[in-house]
Formats: sequence, C-alpha cells, structure tokens
Amino acid sequence: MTAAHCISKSRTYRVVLGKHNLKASEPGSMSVEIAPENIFVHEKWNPILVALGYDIALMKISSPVALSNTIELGCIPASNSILPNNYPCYVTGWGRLYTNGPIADNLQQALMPVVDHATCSKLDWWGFAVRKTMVCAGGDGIVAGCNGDSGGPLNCQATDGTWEIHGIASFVSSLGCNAKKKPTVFTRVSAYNDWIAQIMANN
Ligand SMILES: CC(C)[C@H](NC(=O)C(F)(F)F)C(=O)N[C@@H](C)C(=O)Nc1ccc(C(F)(F)F)cc1
Repeated sequence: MTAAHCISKSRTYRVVLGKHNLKASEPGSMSVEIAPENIFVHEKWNPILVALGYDIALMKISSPVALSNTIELGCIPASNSILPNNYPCYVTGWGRLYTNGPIADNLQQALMPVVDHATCSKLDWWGFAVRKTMVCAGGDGIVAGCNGDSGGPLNCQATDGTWEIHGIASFVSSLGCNAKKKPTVFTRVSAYNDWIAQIMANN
C-alpha cells in the first residue's frame, strides 16, 4: 500500500522489504519486482489536486514473502475507525530530515499525535484543503513528515497492542514540512476498506 502520487506511468517499481539503511545491503531484506498490471491506483485520484483525496494505491507482490524479525505485517484499521485528537501515532520514513534537507539513510520514526478533523480543518490550519477521508498528525511546528515520506505509514498502536496503519503520507505545507498548524496530512486508510477489499477480491 502506498500513495497514488508516488506512482507514475513512466516508471517501473520494485518493493523492498525488511530495509533499515538504504545505503547498506542488509541480510534481512529482499526486493520483489512489481508488474505494472499489479499496481492499482485509486480510479478517483487526480494528480492535479492532492486536496481532493484518493491518494492511495496498492501493489500486488507476485510471490509469497516469508515473515521474519525484519519483515512483519501491518494491519489495516477497521472501516471508518477515527482516532481521537492527540492519539499517539508514529510517522516512519526515509524522507527529508528537515525542510529542504537530505533524505535519511536509516529509517526514521517520529511521534506525531493525531489532530482531529475539527481542528485540522480550521481556517488557520488546513481549512478546506483537508477532507474527512484524510487524517492529520503533528503540526507542532517541530516534528513532521517531509518530502520523501510520501506513501509511508502513520503507525498507531491499538489498545490490544497491534500496530495499525491509519495513514498514508500524502502532503505537507509548501511553506515547509514542519509549518506550525499545518500537520502532515495522510490518506485515512479506514476510509478505503471497501476499495481495498474490492481490489484484492478482483486481483
Ligand atoms: C507529493 C507532494 C504532495 C508532497 N508530499 C509530501 O512531501 C509528503 F511526504 F508529505 F507526502 C508535498 O506535500 N509537497 C508539497 C510541496 C506540496 O505540494 N504541498 C501541498 C500542500 C497542499 C496542497 C493543497 F492544499 F492545495 F492541496 C497542495 C500541495
């Protein structure tokens, strides 16, 4: 699962699993080629305006992968599950370490509390650019997702201890990744359970 905005028709993709340091060859990692017909971009995704949502895509890997201590599953949240304001989640990714900075060699993680829609859609926050099919997190003016984290997860631990992927990194402010009151905006995965199920059932 990734962001629709990460997929371009003129590129081919492979999925690399179990990575930590992108600069090193790591024994616990493996890569799987993805045939173009196994990439499913949401049909309503419009690259012209990320604010319309639908920034979600799925890739079907061609062969089963053995789980290990470096390759584990992430769970999809229940349909339409909405996390309360300030719920603790973590953005993870190899995106820029700060606005206009270098991308990370090692996988980074950052605690980013959820910002509920009521707050995130305030006029001095994201206003009408954010929809209920998105989830916001961060916005403290310090910690944020940044360019290159696109398509990555917003990881939130459920009360039963399992980790769920509630968001797919979609956009940050053009004024800077950690602009105050401009939380990182994620596709809300729990808004797309039916679409995900339909794609998986038909492919
Ligand atoms: C692929 C981009 C969308 C890119 N996304 C990211 O960097 C990501 F990591 F957060 F996913 C981004 O946010 N880039 C900044 C520079 C941007 O374009 N931000 C942006 C914010 C809001 C809107 C709005 F509100 F018009 F939709 C449009 C663009």
